[in-house]
Amino acid sequence: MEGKTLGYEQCEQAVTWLRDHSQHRPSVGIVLGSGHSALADQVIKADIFSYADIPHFPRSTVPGHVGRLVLGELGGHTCVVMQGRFHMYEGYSANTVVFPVRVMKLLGVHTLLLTNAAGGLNPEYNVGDIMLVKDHIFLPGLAAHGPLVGPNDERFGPRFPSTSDAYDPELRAIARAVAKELKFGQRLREGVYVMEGGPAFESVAECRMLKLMGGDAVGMSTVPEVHVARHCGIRVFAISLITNLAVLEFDSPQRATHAEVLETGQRSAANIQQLIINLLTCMPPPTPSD
Ligand SMILES: O=P(O)(O)O[C@H]1O[C@H](CO)[C@@H](O)[C@H]1O
Ligand code: HPA
Repeated sequence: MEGKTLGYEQCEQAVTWLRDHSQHRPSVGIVLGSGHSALADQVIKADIFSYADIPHFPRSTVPGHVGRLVLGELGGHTCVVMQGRFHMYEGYSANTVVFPVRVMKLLGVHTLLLTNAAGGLNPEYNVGDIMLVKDHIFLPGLAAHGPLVGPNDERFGPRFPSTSDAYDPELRAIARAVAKELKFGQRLREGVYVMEGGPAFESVAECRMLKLMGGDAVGMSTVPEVHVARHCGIRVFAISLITNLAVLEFDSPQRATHAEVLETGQRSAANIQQLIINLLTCMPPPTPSD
């Protein structure tokens, strides 16, 4: 496990560097998961930075995660877009995984839109469905392997934040209306995302357990970012693209693969992009009190 703690001062240094290198002052953050990188190509007046050039930023190591931060205009908002995220299974501590979200906070971001790829646990789900995340089960977090473990920095938020209100109901309602306009029909779902540590895909018995627990989709990311975003008062919206179906039968020949995850991501890119851009367009413009 990589061990350097990235705190408030390191966030400030990254923010100073970004403000020196870009005129954009983002109020919306976007995190693009496996296979979703192309959304960043829609950003207008884009300033594009490799993670390698930004002070203290980790490096992306997972195929499908380009490793660039894009600042510019999207859907009428000034946005900062992560073209690729960090995962604990890459060997990064939870603290490192969430560093960019804290940087976003200090940049002035008040709303965070997260995307991920996930395996469908709910038997009604199909590959290509888009699930609005209404809640989560944070398996590493329940065992104190989350980003808020350790000394609490009150400049970010309180020691004991609530997570029962993590996923903003108003943004989900706007997304439902947008999906209706886009005629997504049954492809639009709303459910519970389970985060497991990875990098191995789940066994059949594990998939069965996660489904029994109340999970609708399973992945290896997102919830650490949600925890720190809510900790520092950022409004959160998250979607999972169902890229594959969890294997729920012991004698099934089906296997999850990252190649399938990326393929589904490419096939569904247009839908994800339309949903996010239209959501941004309908989102109330930022106000000083947000
Ligand atoms: O959650 P994102 O980053 O979208 O990626 C998902 O896809 C990868 C597995 O194929 C894992 O990283 C899983 O978390
Ligand atoms: N399991 C865990 N993570 C994933 C999956 C899955 O089936 N699909 C995409 N990310």
